Amino acid sequence: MEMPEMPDMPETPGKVDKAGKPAKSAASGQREKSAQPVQDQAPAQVETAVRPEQPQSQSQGQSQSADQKFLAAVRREIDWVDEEILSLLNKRARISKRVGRLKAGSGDPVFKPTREKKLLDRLTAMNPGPLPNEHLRAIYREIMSSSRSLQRPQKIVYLGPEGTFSHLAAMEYLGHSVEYLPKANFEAVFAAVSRGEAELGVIPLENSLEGSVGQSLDLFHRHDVFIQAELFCRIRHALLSKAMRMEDVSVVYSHPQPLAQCAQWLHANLPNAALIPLESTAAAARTVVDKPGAAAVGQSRLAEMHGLSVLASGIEDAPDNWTRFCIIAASRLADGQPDKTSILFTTPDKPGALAAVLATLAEAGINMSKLESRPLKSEKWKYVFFADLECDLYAEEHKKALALLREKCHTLRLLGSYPSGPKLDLNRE
Ligand SMILES: O=C(O)C(=O)C[C@]1(C(=O)O)C=C[C@@H](O)C=C1
Repeated sequence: MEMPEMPDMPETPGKVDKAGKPAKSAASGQREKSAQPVQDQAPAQVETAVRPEQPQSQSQGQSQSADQKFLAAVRREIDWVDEEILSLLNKRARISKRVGRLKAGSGDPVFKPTREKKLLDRLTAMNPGPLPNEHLRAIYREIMSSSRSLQRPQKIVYLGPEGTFSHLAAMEYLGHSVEYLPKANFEAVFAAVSRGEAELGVIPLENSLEGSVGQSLDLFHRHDVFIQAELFCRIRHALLSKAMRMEDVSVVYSHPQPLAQCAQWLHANLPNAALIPLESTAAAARTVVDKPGAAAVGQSRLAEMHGLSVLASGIEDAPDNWTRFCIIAASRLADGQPDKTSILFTTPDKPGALAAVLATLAEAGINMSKLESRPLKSEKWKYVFFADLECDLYAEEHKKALALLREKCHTLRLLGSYPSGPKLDLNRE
């Protein structure tokens, strides 16, 4: 059992009022010892600096200096607010470290996506503005990224090299305070997670235009990993090159999925260019760095990373282009009330076998949002089904349905329950 620590005492749960607010404002309480206040006293009132009236007789020089004084006053207010935020962030960090020590004691995982989703939903619901909810969520994703890594250093594996959509999606969702490790292929991502070399892995599952990433689905069959979270990312593609004009491009490299997602645009705008598939968009960007007549299709941020020009952007054939990614881990999520479950199953080889599985779900009132069959590699013309169910199939209320499913299926593996994912825009600068 953890010993209470005196310096953390103000954060003990006892000191909250009935509404759950700290009895005394943290920021108005003791300041962080390390923080160097810009001024000792808070401005008498914040957000209230009033622009002085400017007499008609004032010269341009006099009115400019009044403006400067006013700006300095407003900036002092910002400085003061920043100190308050700093103090509160450190207070939060200390509490998070305590949660981390409790988790370590009980062997509980650090990453709690259901709790994170609830927290973001609660804050956005009570946000009075003018801070837009999208900004609030982005800020909080970084706060939680720091919080997780303070509890225990986090390693996240993804299909590299740096700058792939998987990498950008992972950073958008899990923030920048964790360590990202690129892997050469999806197999290596799954292996690193199942061996415990990394806490979490990020893999693309399906695209709204191109359908499932078959390789990802197949790997679930071979590796003992679980889905702990999902996220949907808006995908925009750009044409990136060392060449300054499109007329100079004779060959285009990318991953097969982006090449397919931009097929019509490429055909209309670069009808004579050869289209060459590579293992990732980031590898394509690297490849064209020293090939002046070549271009890569990928996310525009790759241009900055590799010193390329963006010859065209938004080149995907349908603008509403989304990819669903999932976060995989070695254990299943046992936290909160997740609202989705993914399963892998095979059916007996007899008439109506699949219908019986579907009827079991229907009778239990469970909605199925995805069903995909994949070849069972060990036996030709046999299939394994991957399904997404809109429920927590581990929950007590579905115990009977789960037992029935086990009866109707030849094999059944639960791939984990997780909260339904947010929609994130990777093109936010
Ligand atoms: O609530 C927890 O379990 C925490 O560890 C706190 C916290 C947070 O910073 O808010 C951190 C990590 C989890 O993924 C969820 C939330």
